Amino acid sequence: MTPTAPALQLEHVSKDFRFGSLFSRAVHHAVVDVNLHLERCHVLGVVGESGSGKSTLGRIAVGLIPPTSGTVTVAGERLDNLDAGALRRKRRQMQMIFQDSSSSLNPRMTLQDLLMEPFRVQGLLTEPDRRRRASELADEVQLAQAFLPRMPHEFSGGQRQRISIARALALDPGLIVADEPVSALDVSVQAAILNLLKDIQEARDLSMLFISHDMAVIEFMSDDVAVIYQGRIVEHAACQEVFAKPRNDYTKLLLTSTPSL
Ligand SMILES: Nc1ncnc2c1ncn2[C@@H]1O[C@H](COP(=O)(O)OP(=O)(O)OP(=O)(O)O)[C@@H](O)[C@H]1O
Repeated sequence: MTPTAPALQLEHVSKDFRFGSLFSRAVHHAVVDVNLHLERCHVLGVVGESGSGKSTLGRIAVGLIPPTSGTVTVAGERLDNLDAGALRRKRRQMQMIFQDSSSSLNPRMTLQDLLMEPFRVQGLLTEPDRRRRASELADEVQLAQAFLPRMPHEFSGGQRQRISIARALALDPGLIVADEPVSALDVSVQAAILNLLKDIQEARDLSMLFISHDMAVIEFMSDDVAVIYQGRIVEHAACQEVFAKPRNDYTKLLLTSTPSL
């Protein structure tokens, strides 16, 4: 690992999805020749309409799916150069936060168990230390200690998203990919979760790829912005620049058509 290397670098990354039988083949080019650069401790917003390839890009960035071509380098290490064991270890440093958090929470586990689970799965820490870390993580995402014995169904959507954020933070990742983390929430709750994510990103010096279709959300969260259209990056610059002086017609369209938070 190189200490000065960017948190994430995508070079000429493409992803094709293939459909059909042997006799009728079709290919969908979901991501096309993407180059992205995320500086350490920065937030890179990725914005585009539904189906533009944002989630595919996020999954490629954390090594959940391989690109069809191109390279992904995380903190100086190319993911395609890692063997299965090294990739598993590397994945601890790269966590994803999804839109629909409730589906990933085991309905039969208490909040305490949900927050201890990442350490148990990895065989890290003793039970008392796992309990202590669970309680610290609850504090960090502003969930009361009194909630620790509660089950997922006893929490609101916003609180469940806080649980997912805490679980993503448990193993101290350096890189977070947040894929539409507030899209499923009421507008009143969205702002609170965005503020929390921003505070945590700053306090932990996290590098974050922040995916959203909402320009207002992107503007609030990001240092830099990449605009994706039909799988291609059409604009990639500092956030202020993109919002003050958009160059691409599609970016201009997004800016005029997205309602503010
Ligand atoms: N596993 C898959 N198999 C086939 N096609 C896929 C697969 N995953 C994504 N796609 C297709 O690739 C394109 C990009 O999808 P992706 O989910 O990355 O877009 P997105 O910008 O995140 O959209 P949304 O915000 O609606 O999730 C879409 O046309 C989608 O149908």
